[in-house]
Amino acid sequence: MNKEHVLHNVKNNGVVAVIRGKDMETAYRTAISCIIGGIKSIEVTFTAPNADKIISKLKSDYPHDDSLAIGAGTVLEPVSARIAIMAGADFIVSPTFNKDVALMCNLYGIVYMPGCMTVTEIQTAISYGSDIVKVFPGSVLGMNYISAVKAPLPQVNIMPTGGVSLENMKDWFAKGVVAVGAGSSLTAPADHGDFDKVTEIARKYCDEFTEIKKTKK
Ligand SMILES: O=C(O)C(=O)C[C@H](O)[C@H](O)COP(=O)(O)O
Repeated sequence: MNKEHVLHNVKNNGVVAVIRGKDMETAYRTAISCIIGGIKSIEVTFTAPNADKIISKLKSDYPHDDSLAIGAGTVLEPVSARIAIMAGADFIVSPTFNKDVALMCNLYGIVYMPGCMTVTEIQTAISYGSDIVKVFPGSVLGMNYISAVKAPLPQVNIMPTGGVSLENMKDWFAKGVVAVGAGSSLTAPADHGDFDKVTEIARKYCDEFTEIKKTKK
């Protein structure tokens, strides 16, 4: 899937599910539960054991679904980025910005969404070709941070992550973000094996994003 298509999918899907999981099986089942619930952007974090294998498996489970975007999260350095790209990752996410990861992603034409906390970091990320900047931790920076940054940098595409919930998702979009990253508010029931609940919450996230899209029109 080319970079433009991945970017389109991430924006069109609205919600990126951040998948951790204590073991490979839990992380994989959590990802599948989100997909069944309709969430089509999946970030498998590199804190999950065998994250690259989970990415490959998800890619081979859905070979013909070109609305899915399967990426890697918590990619801190270029070795992990290359491993994720070789596993088939459509995008790379990180809690930090790393210029070598940016260069690796540029080399292979992969979307890089680095975590940025300051306006200087955001400027650096854009300069290194990041098409979407992950504002992290969203809960610490707050929603007003988005509109404040977009005043001098209206061209920046922002995806807040950290503290996003079903309840506050529409407020983030009202501030002009292009997508949100949702972790614990979506996947916490998987920690005690309740994957059906993850699917139920995923459906609610998708319904909420459908409503948000209607109000944007
Ligand atoms: O490491 C990464 O790449 C991340 O995405 C960082 C965090 O895991 C998310 O910010 C999840 O935060 P919550 O939604 O508050 O659970």
